[in-house]
Amino acid sequence: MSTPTTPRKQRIINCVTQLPFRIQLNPTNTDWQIRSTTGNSALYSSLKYLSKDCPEYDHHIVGWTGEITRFGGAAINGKIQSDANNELASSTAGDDTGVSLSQYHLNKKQEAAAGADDENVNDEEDPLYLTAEQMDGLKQTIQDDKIHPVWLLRRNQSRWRNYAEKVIWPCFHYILNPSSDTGDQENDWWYDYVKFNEAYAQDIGEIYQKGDIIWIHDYYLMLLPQLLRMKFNDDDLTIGYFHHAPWPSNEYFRCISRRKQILDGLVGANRICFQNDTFARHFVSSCKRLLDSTSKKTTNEDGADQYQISAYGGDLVVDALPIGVNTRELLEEAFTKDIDEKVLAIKEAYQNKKIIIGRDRLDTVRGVVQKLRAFETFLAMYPEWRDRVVLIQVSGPTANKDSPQTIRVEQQVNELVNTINSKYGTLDFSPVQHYYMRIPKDVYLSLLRVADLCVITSVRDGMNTTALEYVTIKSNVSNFQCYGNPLILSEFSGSSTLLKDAIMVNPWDSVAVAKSINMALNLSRDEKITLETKLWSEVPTIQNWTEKFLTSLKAISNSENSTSSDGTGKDGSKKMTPALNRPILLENYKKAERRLFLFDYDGTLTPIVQDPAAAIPTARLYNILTKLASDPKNQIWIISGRDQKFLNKWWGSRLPQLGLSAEHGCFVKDVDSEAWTNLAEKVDMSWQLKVGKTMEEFTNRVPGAFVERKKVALTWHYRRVVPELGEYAATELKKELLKYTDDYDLEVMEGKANVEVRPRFVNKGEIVKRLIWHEHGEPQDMVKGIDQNISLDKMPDFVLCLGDDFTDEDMFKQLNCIEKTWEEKYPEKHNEWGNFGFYPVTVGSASKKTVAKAHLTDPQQVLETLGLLVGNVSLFQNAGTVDLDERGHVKNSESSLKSKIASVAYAMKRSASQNSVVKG
Ligand SMILES: O=P(O)(O)OC[C@H]1O[C@H](O[C@H]2O[C@H](CO)[C@@H](O)[C@H](O)[C@H]2O)[C@H](O)[C@@H](O)[C@@H]1O
Ligand SMILES: [Mg+2]
Repeated sequence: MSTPTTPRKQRIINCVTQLPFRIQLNPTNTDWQIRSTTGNSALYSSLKYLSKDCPEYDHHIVGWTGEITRFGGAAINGKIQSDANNELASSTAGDDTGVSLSQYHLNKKQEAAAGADDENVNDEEDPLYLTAEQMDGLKQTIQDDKIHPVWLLRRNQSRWRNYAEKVIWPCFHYILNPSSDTGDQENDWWYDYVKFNEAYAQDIGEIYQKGDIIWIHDYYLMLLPQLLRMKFNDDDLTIGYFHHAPWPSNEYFRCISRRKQILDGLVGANRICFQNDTFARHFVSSCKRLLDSTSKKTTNEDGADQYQISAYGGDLVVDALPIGVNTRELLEEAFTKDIDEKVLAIKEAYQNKKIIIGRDRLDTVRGVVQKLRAFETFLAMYPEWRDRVVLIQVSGPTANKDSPQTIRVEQQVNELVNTINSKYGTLDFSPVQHYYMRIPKDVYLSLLRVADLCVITSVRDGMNTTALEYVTIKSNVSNFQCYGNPLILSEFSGSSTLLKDAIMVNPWDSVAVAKSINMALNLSRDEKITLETKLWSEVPTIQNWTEKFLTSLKAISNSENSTSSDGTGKDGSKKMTPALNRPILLENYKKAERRLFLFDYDGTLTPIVQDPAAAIPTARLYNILTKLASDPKNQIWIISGRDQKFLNKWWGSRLPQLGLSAEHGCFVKDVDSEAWTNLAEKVDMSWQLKVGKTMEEFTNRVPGAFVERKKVALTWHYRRVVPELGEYAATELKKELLKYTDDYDLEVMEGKANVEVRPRFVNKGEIVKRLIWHEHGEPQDMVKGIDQNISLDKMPDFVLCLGDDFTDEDMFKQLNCIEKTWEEKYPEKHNEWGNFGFYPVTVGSASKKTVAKAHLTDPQQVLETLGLLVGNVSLFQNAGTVDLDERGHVKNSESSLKSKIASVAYAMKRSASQNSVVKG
C-alpha cells in the first residue's frame, strides 16, 4: 500500500534589504540583543502574515543583518525582544529551537571577523570584532531556519547603503546631486552595490530549490533578478520584484550613470510591480528609451492597466499594486484601554482646540517645510483659528540625516516652528508642537486617534502608509468623537491615486493648503463621515496585497512551467541564455588553429546611439581588432546591415584584412581585398520607389522619423520619435509595407527602432554558411556555389559569432544548423569540450528570445571579451559581474589574498596567545 504523500508547500523566498530586526552586542559580555526594527511596517507586516498566517506557503526571508553594533543597555539573554512597532522578530524567531545559522555562515562570519579588510586589520576595540564566544551567542540567539541573514561584515558596514541611498534614492525622488568628484566615489559605491546584490544571489543559491518563487523588494536589490536568472538558468524560476519607492520620469532616471545596468538587472524578473500606475508607466518608458524594449498595454484581472514588456526579446509583466496595511491588527492595537487613556490625556492637554497631526520623516521630500509654511499661511489667513488649533508634528530622523540637504531642512523646520510660535503663540500656548524623534507605536496610535485632521504634504513618496493607517483608525466608531475625521493629502504622494477621496492639495501652494485646512476643520459631521466611508473602502489590507502579488506570480510560474514541445515556456519567453563562459572560450581560442570571427556591427561592436552616423568605432575597438586580425590563424568578418560606404569608410580603408558584408548580405568584400561583389545585382529594384514613397509619407507624419537610403535596403528610423508614437507608426508602416512583399519578394524586418526592407533572398545567415563551408584562409569566390564535401580539418575549428538584433538570428540559426550537420557527419570529431568550437552569442540580456547559445550583455562586454582573447584584458577585469569570495572581497583579487593572509596570521596570533594563557 502506498503512503499518501503530502503535497509540497509552495516555497517563497522573500528578499528584503534588511531583516526585520537589529542585532546588537552587549559591550560587557557575549549577549546579543535582537530587536525588531521600526519603519517599513507595511512590508514587515506582509512578511509576518506570510510566516504566521499562511500555512500553504513555506516562507523564507533573506535579508542583510543591517549594521551590527554594540548597545549600551542591559543585555537580554538569548531572547528576541520586539518593540511596539513590529513583532515579526518575536513571532518568527522567538522560540529556542533549531539553529538558524548554517556552519557556512558562521565560518564566513568568523573568517570575516578574524580576517582584515583590505584597508584594515582587526583589533579588539573594533565594534565588529566577534570572538568565538560572541559568535556562539549569536548562533544561539538567532534560531530560525526560515530566516537567512546575509552577512556583510566589512569594517565600514554602512558602505552597502551608499549607492542606494545617495544616488538612487535622491534621483527617484527628483533630486539630482551635483557630481562631487571625478566619479571615483560613486564608482566605489556602485561596486559595493553590485557586491551587495551578489551576496544575496550567493546566499539564495544555498537555499534555492526548483519551483521556488522569489520575491524581491525595493531599490537596494535591483540587480538581483538578473543575477539570479544567470545563476540558476532555470526555466522554472519565477521572480517578482516590488518597487516600494517612486519611479521617476525617464528624464530623471536617465541621469543615473548606471541606468542601463539597473534596468538590465530588473528585467530579469517575470513581474515588476509599482505602487501606482504612474510609476509603472515611467518604468515602461525608461525601458523603451534605454533598453529599446517594446511594450503592449493590456488590462489585468482587476481591470487595471498592465504592460507586457519585451526587453532584449524577453517578456515581463509590469503593473501596479498599491501596498496596504494590516488594518485588523492596527484596529486591535489602537483601541485598547491604555491608548484610551493616552487619547484622553492629549485631549486634556489641548482642551477646546482642534488637533492637526503630522508624522513624517525629516528629509527633503516629506514636505514638512511645506506643511509648516501652509500652516503659517493658514493662521495668517484665518485669525479666528489662532488659539483654537494645534499642529502636532512628529518628525522622525531619516537615513540620510547627515546630508547637507537634510541638515538644511532641519534648519528650515526649526526656523519656521520658531517663527510661527512667536508670531501666533502665547506664553502658555505654542500652536506648533514639533517633536524630532522616533515615537513609540502606542503614542503614534494615540495621535492618529485623537486627530481632528491629518495633513500630509510630501512632495514625493512611494506610498504614504501614515495616510492608510490614519484612515484605518478613523474608520472605527468609538468614544472621544474621533470617528471619520478628514485627511489632507498631497497630490504628489504615491498614495494620492489610491486615496482618491482625500482632500487633495498641491503642497507648493501654501494658500491652497491653508484654505483646505480651513475647509476640513469646518466640515460637518455628516460630510466627514461621507468622506471617511469612501476613503476607508480605498485602503488595501496587507493580506490582500500579499496574496494578490503571490497569486499573480504563481500564475506566471504555472504558465511557464507547462513547457511546450521545444522546451520553452508556454509563450516561449523565459528560456534563459547563459552568460558566455569566457574562460572556456579563451582556452578553446588558444587551442584552435582556424578561427573565424563573425561580427555584427551596430549594437554589437558599438553601442546603439541616436544618430546612425555617430555610431563610429572607438580607438579601443580598432586596437583590439587590429591585434586579432594580425594573427594568421584568424579571419575576421563584419556582417552588417550598414551600406558599403559606411563600412569602407570606417573599416575597409583602415583594416583591409577584414572581410565585410554590407546591407545584410547584399554586398561582400573579401579579407585582404578591396573589391566588392554585388549579390543583389540581378534583383529588380523597382520596389524601392514604392517602398521609399510609403516610408516618406510616414516620415512626414511622424516628427523625428527619417529614411536611410542604402544601395539596396531602405530603413525607416524612429529612434528620435516619442516612443509610443514611434512604435505605433512602425506597426502601421509595417502593415503597409507587407503589401509589397509578395510581388517583389521582399522582407520587412523590425530592427532596433527601425523598419527595414530588403530582397528576401539575401540574409546574414547565407553569408555565414558560405564562410564556414570554405577552406579557411583561402580567398572567397562569392558567386560560386557552396561545397559541402570539404574536409573538416580545412574548415574553421573556432567560430565566434556575435550579434544583437533580429537579423543576426539568421547567423545563429545557420551555425546551429551546420553544427547539427557536423554532429551527424563527424560524430567522432568533437573537440575536448565536446563540440566543434561554435559560439553563437547574442548581445543583450539573458532573457532575450534567441537561438544563440550564450549572451554578453552589451558592446562593452564584447570589447572586454575580445580584449581577453588578444591579451589586452585580464580574466579578472573581464569577469562581468563581481565574483565574491566568502568575505565579500572580489575573488582572486589582491584584497582577497591580503585578507586571507591576515586571517591566517590572526588565527595564529590567537592560538599563540591562548597557548601562553594555558601555560601561564
Ligand atoms: O546589422 P547591424 O550592423 O547591427 O546594423 C543594423 C542597422 O544599424 C543602424 O541602425 C541602428 O543603429 C543606429 C546607431 O546606433 C541607431 O541610431 C538606429 O536606431 C538603429 O536602428 C543602421 O542605421 C542601419 O542601416 C542598419 O541596418
Ligand atoms: Mg546590430
